Amino acid sequence: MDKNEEFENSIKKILEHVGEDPSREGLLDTPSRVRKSLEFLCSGYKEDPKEILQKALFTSTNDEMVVVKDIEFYSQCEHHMLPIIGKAHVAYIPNGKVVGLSKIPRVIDVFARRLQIQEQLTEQICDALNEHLQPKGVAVMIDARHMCMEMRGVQKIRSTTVTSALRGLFKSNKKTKDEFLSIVSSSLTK
Ligand SMILES: Nc1nc2c(ncn2[C@@H]2O[C@H](COP(=O)(O)OP(=O)(O)OP(=O)(O)O)[C@@H](O)[C@H]2O)c(=O)[nH]1
Ligand SMILES: [Zn+2]
Repeated sequence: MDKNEEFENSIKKILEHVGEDPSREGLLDTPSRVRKSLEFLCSGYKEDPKEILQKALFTSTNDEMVVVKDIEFYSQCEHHMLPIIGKAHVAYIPNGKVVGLSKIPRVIDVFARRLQIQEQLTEQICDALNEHLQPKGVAVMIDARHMCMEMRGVQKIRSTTVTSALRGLFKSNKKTKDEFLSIVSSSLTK
């Protein structure tokens, strides 16, 4: 049995466990669709943020805060494998180098397309930018909805969770941190 077949057989078993008949017409292709869908949603394990960031580093004398905000993402919680739907806001202060803007959402997706908890997702994005861009500071804020808290469990619909990670000047300098917070606060879910 090859890996895909093994994967799809596990999905068939899950269908049986939830009370379905995997041999009924509407479900015949479901194991293969679920496999491909999960492979996409978890494709971040095969990606390296260093490779993404190092492809697009440009020399710049600008040393003012760069903010990319309202970056939408989808992830899945590692406890229930249910969607986490949110927005990330990222800021950094260049230190001789800036990064291609599109690479920031790409790095977010590398970590979002893994099984996650929001706090770690926030840390991992922040640490990757800090390590490979070596800025004077970096800040990440994430505002997200957890379907495991809405569709099941405590069932608190539209509750949101806000997390942040701060490095360098964003941590040590209150003015820098406040500037970041004032720029992103208008984007937080009301
Ligand atoms: N800190 C954190 N917790 C999360 C995240 N996503 C889901 N959780 C929580 O993980 C916890 C898992 O708790 P358990 O008691 O083991 O699981 P459970 O019985 O399904 O919990 P309930 O959701 O309360 O029904 C729950 O409180 C979830 O709300 C996340 O990104 N960060
Ligand atoms: Zn969960």
